[in-house]
Amino acid sequence: MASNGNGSVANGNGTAKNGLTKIQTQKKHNGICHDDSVPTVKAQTIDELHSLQKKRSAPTTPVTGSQAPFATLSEEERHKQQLQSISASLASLTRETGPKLVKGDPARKADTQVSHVHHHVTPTIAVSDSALKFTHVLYNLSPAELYEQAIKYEKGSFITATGALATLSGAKTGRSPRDKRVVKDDLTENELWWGKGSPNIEMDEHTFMVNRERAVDYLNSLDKVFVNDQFLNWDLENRIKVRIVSARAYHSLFMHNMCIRPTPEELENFGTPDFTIYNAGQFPCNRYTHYMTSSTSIDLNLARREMVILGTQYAGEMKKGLFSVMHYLMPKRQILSLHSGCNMGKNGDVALFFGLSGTGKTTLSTDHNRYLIGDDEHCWGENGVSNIEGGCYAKCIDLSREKEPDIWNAIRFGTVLENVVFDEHDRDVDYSDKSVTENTRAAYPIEYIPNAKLPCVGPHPKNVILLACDAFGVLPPVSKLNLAQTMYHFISGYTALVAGTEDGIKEPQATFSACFGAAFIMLHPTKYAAMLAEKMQKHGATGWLVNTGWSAGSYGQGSRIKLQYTRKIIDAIHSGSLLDAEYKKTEIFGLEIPTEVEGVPSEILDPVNTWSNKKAYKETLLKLAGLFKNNFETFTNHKIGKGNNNLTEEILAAGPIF
Ligand SMILES: Nc1ncnc2c1ncn2[C@@H]1O[C@H](COP(=O)(O)OP(=O)(O)O)[C@@H](O)[C@H]1O
Ligand SMILES: C=C(OP(=O)(O)O)C(=O)O
Ligand SMILES: [Ca+2]
Ligand SMILES: [Mn+2]
Repeated sequence: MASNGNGSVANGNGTAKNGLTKIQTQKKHNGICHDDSVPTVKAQTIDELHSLQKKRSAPTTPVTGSQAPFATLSEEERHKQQLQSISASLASLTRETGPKLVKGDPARKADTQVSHVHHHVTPTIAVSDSALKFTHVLYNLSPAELYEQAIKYEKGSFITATGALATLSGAKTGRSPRDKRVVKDDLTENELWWGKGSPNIEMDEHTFMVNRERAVDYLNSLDKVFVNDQFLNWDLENRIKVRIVSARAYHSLFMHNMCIRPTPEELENFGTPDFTIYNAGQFPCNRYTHYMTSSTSIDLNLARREMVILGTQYAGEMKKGLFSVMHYLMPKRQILSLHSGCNMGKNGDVALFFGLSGTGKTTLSTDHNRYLIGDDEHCWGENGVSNIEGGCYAKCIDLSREKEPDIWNAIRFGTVLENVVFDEHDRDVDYSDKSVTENTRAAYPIEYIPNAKLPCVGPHPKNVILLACDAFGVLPPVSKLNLAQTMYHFISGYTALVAGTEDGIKEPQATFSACFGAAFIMLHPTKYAAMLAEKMQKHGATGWLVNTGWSAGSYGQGSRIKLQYTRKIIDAIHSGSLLDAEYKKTEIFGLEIPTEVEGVPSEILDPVNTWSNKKAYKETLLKLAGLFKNNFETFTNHKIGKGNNNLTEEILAAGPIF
């Protein structure tokens, strides 16, 4: 008999000395003493016991007769087709055919008994050792399974106090726009925007294939790869099927959160993807390869509908890479792709929030009083707007529960937290810590925001808000724009980088990024601008310029406009009250600014009031105006839209005059 916690010993059949009920022992069978009264488990071994833990998932919707083609296939047949499709994706194009694939975790012995498929896409040229090994495919794993994979196998992966998966993206903690290349072929040479200001740095088809083979070889050399089959675009008629092949559970969970998650039935019907990403981010590109200027290369081939990632593990590269693809595919269908957040009021009024990184798209579209349609990538078509994605990607630096409660609460089980710092023991995240990077991020499914609009579609926008984080502190907190001004500022795409983020930057640096997303657009900016003008005109949308940056002096002297004030300004735009306010015109930029906004101190509405040194204000204003003018020169020879040239002239006249 063992002693209990109090040191008292229960006697055989009697009452414990300290008054606890007596311990019941079973009757003896064959002289063996059983220590419990319930029947023993059915399992004969520990492995069998563990296998009892897991039961098969049931389909979420009943499979109905002949309408569902997959219903006629046996489960085995479906799995075989899936593996064949993945095998074709991973096939080396220079040697043997598709790799030998098995489904499941190599750590689980039973999985390896599943027979492989050998998919014939090209004739066998030569057989190498790589043809002899198996690559395990971890196909559309659930967040729980991906957590286990990440924690077991990826250094730097931890569960935070609120249940998020904290992970590291490695040496790259942001995008690498200078390493993004696009294959220039007969078609894209004429279709895409090339040259000065364009994000499309050219590469040839052959170099793409060299990098593709490098990525595929790397992925096939691993014991296992993750495969995500998902959708983009909530507009069902313009939905794109994407496949992401990656080496890290982190990447798979990120895309699980960011793309639209198929139902089990949609997945069984998935077929061939429209676009495939090969993410071999841990593996560098080869500097001896033509065009390669660093060990990072993000390569887009529109003809092959493929993207290859080498030398960067920053997950945002995948989502923004697919966004580029949408910026090519959608305008071909007369649908405008937008680098904007989007939300909708209770009365169905939709607002778009355009802006460069860090200007407030995610923060301001996530509004407790409105339905969130999406935080970053949308389409505007015949029937209204649709989100391209199924998740949000919020900046976390200095995140606070009070100021951004919905984002705060979305950081829980299932959410990927990139590059944050947390307490070693209690795993509380310190959102103010920039030790790894200033660009800390959270990626979560959109339904983690309580008032997400599902499906993520809405009617035509009523307000088009252009966000600029002006670190010079001279743009007004809000201005109402006419159509020509909206186009001028949309094409300019102004925001500012602040001192301190990069060595050597002593004063704010203006960045102009056409369409508030030059890094992602594929066609000339005027193509998108013309579509935006046409849609805004047709649906009577109002344009606004909102400065979420500095006030009362430039960065260093002034301070960032309080989020609370920006929210009040946005509220007044949504409610329609700002449309009816009293306005006055600013000098130089000619912006219409309201004299009053509810909940905002009136004196800050005209930035000149907030600067104590009026001379410095004027100089800074002129300086920024000069930068705008300089930047716009690239566009002066471009016509906006078809037919009449009036809009073009109006747009040119809508910039600063000095
Ligand atoms: N006045 C303001 N308006 C909007 N965001 C602000 C403001 N002041 C501070 N911020 C902070 O700036 C950041 C905006 O980032 P985010 O919304 O993720 O930008 P984007 O989605 O456009 O990349 C957030 O961290 C937010 O808390
Ligand atoms: C992920 C990004 O988007 P944003 O900063 O606009 O949220 C990015 O630009 O890398
Ligand atoms: Ca961005
Ligand atoms: Mn964002």
